[in-house]
Amino acid sequence: MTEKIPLLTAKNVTVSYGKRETVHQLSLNFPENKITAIMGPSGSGKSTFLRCLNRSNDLVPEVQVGGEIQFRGDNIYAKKVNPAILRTKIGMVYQQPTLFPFSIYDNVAFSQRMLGLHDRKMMQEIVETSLQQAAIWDEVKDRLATPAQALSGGQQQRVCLASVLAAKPEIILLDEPTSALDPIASAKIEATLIELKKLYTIVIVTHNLQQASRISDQVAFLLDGQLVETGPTRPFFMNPREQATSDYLNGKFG
Ligand SMILES: Nc1ncnc2c1ncn2[C@@H]1O[C@H](COP(=O)(O)OP(=O)(O)OP(=O)(O)O)[C@@H](O)[C@H]1O
Repeated sequence: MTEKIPLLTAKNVTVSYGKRETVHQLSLNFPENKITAIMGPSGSGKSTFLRCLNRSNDLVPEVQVGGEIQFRGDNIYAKKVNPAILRTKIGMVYQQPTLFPFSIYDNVAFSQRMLGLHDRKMMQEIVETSLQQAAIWDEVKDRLATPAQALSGGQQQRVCLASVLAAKPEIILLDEPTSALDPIASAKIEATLIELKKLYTIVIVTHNLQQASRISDQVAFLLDGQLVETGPTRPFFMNPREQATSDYLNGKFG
């Protein structure tokens, strides 16, 4: 029997900004249809590592990525890979909503227009389905032509998620997507992510221990750019293997 290739794998990933190495030899598998939470104190390299997973770091000056990241067994840093297309397959939601000064509809339609879709009916279907999947359709369906940036922060984050979904990704990366939101807006995003993992593989950077324990299946704990501990969420919180993890969970740093 052939072994199943993991959907996304990081092997000995090292990241440097100029001469300064920030992420050291980090290896991690991201299981399909699961939520992986990346945790760790401020400055531990979580966002830097996350950005490697869809080559968003390509846009950062002086960054160098070593090791290998494989998506369905293929190195995403190979010469033949088009990073813009890769980022439609592995989408990213940031800490602050990143919407264009366009209407709600045009924001969600953007990636498919970029990919060359001009069929109006198909586009309407994709926009509606994506907004439904992001659990924002009912709130915006009567005002799709209004500016997306006029929505509340929590609504804008769900429109960002819809924009990522409209590109038909397989993996969704989220970098502290709820840190700027109130508890009700955060709870909506969390519920949406739990629903979405049936269809997508999700990786979330979060500082919020409760959030990680509520929604994730697997946790990776980073400290000073090293992977200290990784494993299924419940044992990670109930019975961490490493002293540093235990200290982090007990609020001794970070
Ligand atoms: N564009 C950049 N250029 C140079 N150094 C950077 C850059 N981005 C991050 N760093 C440095 O890399 C280290 C890791 O930063 P990173 O943002 O990845 O950590 P983090 O764990 O996500 O932190 P936080 O939880 O505060 O967001 C920090 O020392 C930071 O100053």
